[in-house]
Amino acid sequence: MSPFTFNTAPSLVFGSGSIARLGEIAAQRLGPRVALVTDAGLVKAGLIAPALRALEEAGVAVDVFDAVVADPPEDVVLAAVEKAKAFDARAVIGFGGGSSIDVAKLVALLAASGETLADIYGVGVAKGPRLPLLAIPTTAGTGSEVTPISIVTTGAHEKKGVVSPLIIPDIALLDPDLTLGLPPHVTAATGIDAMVHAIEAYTSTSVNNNPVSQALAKEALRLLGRNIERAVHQGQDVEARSAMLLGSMLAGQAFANAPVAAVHALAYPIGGHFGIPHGLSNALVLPHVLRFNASACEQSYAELAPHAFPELEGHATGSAFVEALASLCTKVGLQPRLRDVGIPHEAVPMMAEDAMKQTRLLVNNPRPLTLEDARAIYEAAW
Ligand SMILES: NC(=O)c1ccc[n+]([C@@H]2O[C@H](COP(=O)([O-])OP(=O)(O)OC[C@H]3O[C@@H](n4cnc5c(N)ncnc54)[C@H](O)[C@@H]3O)[C@@H](O)[C@H]2O)c1
Ligand SMILES: [Fe+2]
Repeated sequence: MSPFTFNTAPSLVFGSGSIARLGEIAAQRLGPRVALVTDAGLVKAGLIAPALRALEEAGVAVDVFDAVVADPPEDVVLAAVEKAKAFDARAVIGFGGGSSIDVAKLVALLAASGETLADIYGVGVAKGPRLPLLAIPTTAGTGSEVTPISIVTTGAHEKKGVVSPLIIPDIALLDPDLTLGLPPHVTAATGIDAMVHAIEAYTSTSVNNNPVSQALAKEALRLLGRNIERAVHQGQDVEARSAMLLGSMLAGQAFANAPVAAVHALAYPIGGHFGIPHGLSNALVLPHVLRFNASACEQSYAELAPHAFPELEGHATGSAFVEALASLCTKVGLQPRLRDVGIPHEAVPMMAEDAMKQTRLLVNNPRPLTLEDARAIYEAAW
C-alpha cells in the first residue's frame, strides 16, 4: 500500500438543530470577538439572525460582513479582511455556501498573517498564522467546511485557488435544518457538485490518492445519489437534507486529500466568464468529461455505479454510470447544454485555453487532456 497523508477539520458537529450550540462552541473555542462572513441572501432568508442571537447570549461580540457574492472576486475578499481587521476580530465564522466559507478562510488567514492575496495563490504557498476558524455550510455542495481550498475569481475572470492545510477550518458545524429553504435549482446544482467531488476524488491520479478518500467517496455517492432527487423535489425532508449535507462533507474530505480533476478544470471558465453557478458549470461538462475519461476509468466508474444508483447493482458498467449521471442532472432540473445557459458558441476556443491553465487540477485527471480535447468536450457540451 502506498504511503499517504490525510487531513481534515479536527472537530465536526453534525445534526438537525445543532446551530443552537453555536453560542457555547464559539464562547469556548473562538473567544469574545468574532468576524462573521456571509452573503446578503442568507441574511434575507432569515438564517443569520438566530445565529447572531446565540452568539450575543454567549457574550461573543460579532461583526458581520454580508457582502460575499457567488464566485467571490478579489475585492470582496479584501473588503472582508479590512472589516475584520478594523473590528480587531480574534476569530472568524464562515456562514453560507462555498462562497462565504471560502472568503472566511482567507479572512482568517490574511487578517493574522499580513500576507497579501498575490502571495498565497497556489498549493502550499501560504505561511500563516491564521485566526481560529469555524465553518457553517448552508449548501450541501462544496464541502469547503473540511477542505484546504479557497477559490477566488481574479480581475481577468480566472478562478484561482489558495490551497493549504492552514485554511482547513478548526470546527465544522453542520445543521441540515439550515438547508431546508435552499431553492430546488441551488439544491440540484450544489448536490451535483458534491457528487463530482466524490467521483473525481475516486479516480484522481494524485500521488496522495488514498484508501480513506476512496471509502469516503463511495459512501458520499451512496448518500448523495440516493437522496438528491428527494432533496430537490421535497425540500423540507430533513432526512434527505441530512444525507445531502453529510454526503457533501464526506465528498469534501475525500477530494481534500485526493484532488479533483478535469470536470472542475473545464467548469471554472464557465463560472469565471459567464457567472454560471459552480455546481451547474460542473453539471454542464460532467457527462462529456466522463465519456472522455471512460476508457481510462471503466472499472472505477463501474465500482461507483451501484453506490449512487442502486438500480445498477449487478449489471453496472462505466457507461451505464455516466449515462445515469447525465439523466440525473436532467431529472433534478439542470439545463443540459452550454447554449441553454446563454454561452455563445464563439466562446469555446477561449474557454478551452482557459481550462488548460488549471494545471493544478488537470494533473489529477485519469486521462491526459490536451487543448484539442478540451475544445472537443466543450463542442460536445454546447
Ligand atoms: N473550497 C472548496 O473546497 C470549494 C469546492 C468547490 C467549490 N468551491 C467554490 O464555492 C463557490 C460555490 O459555493 P456554493 O455552490 O455553495 O454556492 P454559493 O455559496 O455561491 O451560494 C449560492 C447561492 O445560494 C444562496 N444560499 C446558500 N445557502 C442558502 C440557504 N440555505 N437558503 C437559501 N439560499 C441559500 C446564497 O445566498 C447564494 O445566492 C464557488 O466559488 C466555488 O468555486 C469551493
Ligand atoms: Fe466543486
